[in-house]
Parts: sequence; structure tokens; C-alpha cells
Amino acid sequence: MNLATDPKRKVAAAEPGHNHPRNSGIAFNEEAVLGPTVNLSAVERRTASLPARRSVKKEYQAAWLVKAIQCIDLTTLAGDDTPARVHRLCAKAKSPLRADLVEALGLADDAPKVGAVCVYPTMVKPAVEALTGSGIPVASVATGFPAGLMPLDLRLEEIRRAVADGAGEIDIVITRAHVLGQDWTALYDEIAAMRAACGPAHLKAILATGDLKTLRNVYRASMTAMMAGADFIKTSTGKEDVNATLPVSLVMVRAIRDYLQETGFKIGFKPAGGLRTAKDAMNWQILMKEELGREWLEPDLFRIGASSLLGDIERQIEHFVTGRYAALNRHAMA
Ligand SMILES: O=C[C@H](O)COP(=O)(O)O
Repeated sequence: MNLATDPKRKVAAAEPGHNHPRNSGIAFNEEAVLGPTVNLSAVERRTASLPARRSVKKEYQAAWLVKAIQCIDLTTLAGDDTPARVHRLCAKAKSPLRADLVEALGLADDAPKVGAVCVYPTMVKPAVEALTGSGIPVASVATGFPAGLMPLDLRLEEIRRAVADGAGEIDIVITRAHVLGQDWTALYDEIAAMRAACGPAHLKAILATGDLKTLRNVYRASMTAMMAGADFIKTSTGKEDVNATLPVSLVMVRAIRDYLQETGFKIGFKPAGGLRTAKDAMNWQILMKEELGREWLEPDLFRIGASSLLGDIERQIEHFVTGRYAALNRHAMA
């Protein structure tokens, strides 16, 4: 089987800001979805070896952490979100590191900013307002986030509204029932319709892996989402009982590797939910580098969805610069 020869596949040129052509999707291919098996103990062994085997030290660590900041989708997805909160978050997105730390790292001419700001659809407009001119895209969750249990026409309309309001990226949720019922063509059709509704906005497919029961389902859902045209696959909404884990992430990045090998398309990966420490960020960066290579350390192919990771990264960078940790009351709460 070679999906690269699929007659329905259309090859596009790279978009501005991206080094690779956008995934156009391919026709549903059952063999590629159902074929591979996943060996749980091999997955667990591989992921257990990742954090222990590599330790990135000192100036390299600071460089990796700056890179992690550039890949954060700085997120607020709470019932009490307000435009004022979103404006504050956007200010942090534009200047995620304190000016003295930026200066000390020698980055004043090219200060880091985050990968995107991720919000609910009604918060897209305030986010777009606050980020105008910054080059930081607004990502909107949509399609009845987090459960996705709304009629499809309303979910598609929600995407179109968020894009019309200025969202450059749409984080969709899938219908978990399609996965649990092994209805892969229904899942493919749903995501393909969502991709069409996104138009130029990039689609990130949240698989909600904590709901999918098995790693085999995670692989199958990943492959189906990519075939349907997802630009990114993302682990979790942050609202499941279990969110991003390294084993689930390994299965998803192996699916990305398989899809690349068969089609030539590079798909991004976004772990999200429960990532709070600099060490978490680096564990996922090591996973990306070892499994997919350096290109997957850049924000066009890697994002970390997090509402409260930045504080610890800033703290570790401050430790690198000053040799000590600041008191917790000196740190921002986001
Ligand atoms: O997509 C991002 C997640 O909702 C963030 O989850 P978190 O609040 O656990 O960091």
C-alpha cells in the first residue's frame, strides 16, 4: 500500500510561515487505519526511558525552555473567562518572559512570544483585538468543546463563526462514539467536513485520548484525523479525567511518522492538559526530537496546550540567569 499514489491527493505549496505544504488529506484508507497493532508494554518501556535517558543541562536547558515558550498555546478555557482576562493573557502571550530575563539571555532583539492564544469562540474577538500586529494567532476551540455532542450543522457553524471573527486555528473535538463504535468512516467524514468549514484556518483535531479506552483506538483515530485533513493532532481537551500522557503521545507521533512516510505530509502534534512544569515541557520536546526530528521542535509542527505552564518555565529560566529561585509570590499566576 502506498498512500502517496492516492489519486485524490492534492499537493499544495508551503504556506507563509511554514516550511512544508499543508495537509490536504487523502481518501479514507481502511488498511492504514486498521492494520497496525500497538504493543502496550513496548510503548511503556519506550516512554519510561525518555525522561531518564537524556538530561539537557545549563545553557542548553535555557535554550530548550525558550523554544518551549515559543510552542505554548497559552490557554484559558474556563466558564468565568471575560474579555479582560483574555486581554491580560494576550499581554502575557506577547511578553511571556520578564524583560530582564530576555535581556540576560541576549534575546532583546528577538524576544520570544508564544505559539498561539487558545480561547472559547466568544473570546476570539477580544483576543484578536489584543494581539493585532503581534503575529500571534488566535486558536479557538469549537464543535461543542469539550464533549462535542451537538448537531453537526451547529458544530460546523461554530467553526465558521470563529474563523469569521479572526481565529487562525480551530481546535475541534471529535465524536468519541465514532471511535468507541469503530465507525472510522463516520469519524473521517465528520473531520473532513470540519476541515472544509475551517477554510484557511488550521484544524487541530483533539482526540480526547482519555476517553478512547485503548492505544489501538488512539492510533486509529490519529490516522483517520490525518487522512481527513487535520493539520495537527492534539491529545486532550484538558477536561478528561486523564489528559496528555507520554504513552498516548508516543502512539500519536508514531502515527504522524507513518502518515508522513506514506503521504509526504508533515502533521503537527499538540499535547494538552495537565502540563504544568518545565520538566513536562522538556519530556515532550525530547519525545518529539527523538521520534520525529528537530523540525518538530518548532511551533509550526509542535504546540503545548497549557493554562499554567509558563510560570514554571519562567522560574527555571530565572534560576539559570540568577542562580536562584524567586519566591513564589514574585511570580505571575498564569
Ligand atoms: O488545550 C489546552 C488545555 O485545555 C489546557 O489544559 P490545562 O488547563 O490542564 O493546562
